Formats: sequence, structure tokens, C-alpha cells
Amino acid sequence: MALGLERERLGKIGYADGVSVVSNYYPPCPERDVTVGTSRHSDPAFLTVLLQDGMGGLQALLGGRWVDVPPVAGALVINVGDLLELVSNARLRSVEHRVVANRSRDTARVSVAAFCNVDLGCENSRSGRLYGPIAELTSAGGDPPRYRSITVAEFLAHNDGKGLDGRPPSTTSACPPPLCNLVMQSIAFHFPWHISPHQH
Ligand SMILES: O=C(O)CCC(=O)C(=O)O
Ligand SMILES: [Fe+2]
Repeated sequence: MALGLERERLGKIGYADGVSVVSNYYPPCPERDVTVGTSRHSDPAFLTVLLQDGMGGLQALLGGRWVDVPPVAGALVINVGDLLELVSNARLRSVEHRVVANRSRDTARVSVAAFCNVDLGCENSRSGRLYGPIAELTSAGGDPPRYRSITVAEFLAHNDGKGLDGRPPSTTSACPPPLCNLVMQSIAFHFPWHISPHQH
């Protein structure tokens, strides 16, 4: 609605038909200056709703500088993801972020991220449906489209090809692994809002 769109406009394109939940566990790190928590990335989703505990470590890239996103008790962090940037024609920008290694000596950090996305498991995402700048934002009086429309399959292939830190996998794998990469992610389970009887 802040984009001047009707209330259900993003719902109609399925911005939250599929939600993946990932929990991240960052144990205390003995060699934190040479360790990455979560490497620099933007989220390949429409929106991320993130719950972080009180440990801190999340940073966003703003104006070329890494800025702490301090935990606020009772608050959720909302990230604009790449697909929202695409459909909003860059009126909303996805934010690059990272998590530095846990600096505590004895306490782990835990975060839980819920990614609002198209339903990647359903026919919609395989059907070749196109996602691009929303027409109302690019038609007469609006900005010209900044992006071409792409299918979900193309978007996912692009994302997979980027690799960690936005570098292609071939470059990434040529880099030495971090000395101790201690972050553990739970199995990401992907579930559509509407689970049909044959899906688990
Ligand atoms: O652990 C965090 O605070 C953020 C993790 C993250 O960026 C992600 O799971 O996409
Ligand atoms: Fe993220």
C-alpha cells in the first residue's frame, strides 16, 4: 500500500504463497577475526521476517558501510528481498546484509528467518509465470521499467549462480574455506500456506 498499490496487489502475485523458515545457530567462535558468520548477501525472496536474540552481529550495508542492526527486544527485523525490489521497480531496494562471527565466549546466537516467497514447490513456479516490475508502477507517469520480467526458474538459476558473497561458485570454490565456519543452519523446511493433502 505504501507503493500506492491496492491492498491485495502483492497477494495476487503470490508474494507469500510459500514460506521457508531457516534457523541459524552461531556458537561462540574461538577465532572470530578470521571467521564469517553469514556471508554478505541479499535475500532471494519478497520479504524476510527475522527474529534475532539479544546477541547482535547482524549488519546491513548502507551507503557502502556495514552498519549494526542491534537487537531490539520484542521487535522483528523486516528485510526487503530481491523479488520485492524487482516487482517494485526498485522503489524498495533489497538490502545486502551479513552476520559477523559470534564474539561471545560462552553464549550462542540464534536467529530464525521466515522468507516470504512465491510457492516454489507448486505449479505456479514451474509454469513460466513471469515476475517483473508491476504495471501500475511503470505505466503512464511512472518510471520506465528498470528490470525485465523473469520466470521463477530464471530467478532461482541466477541466484544459484551467484554463489556466496555474490561471487560465482567457481570463484567461491577457489577461495580457501574460512578457518572455522561454525554457523549451523537447520534444515530449511519449505511449506506453502495452503498445504494440500499429498504434500508433506
Ligand atoms: O542470522 C541472521 O541474523 C540473519 C541470517 C540471514 O541473513 C539469512 O538467513 O538470510
Ligand atoms: Fe539474509
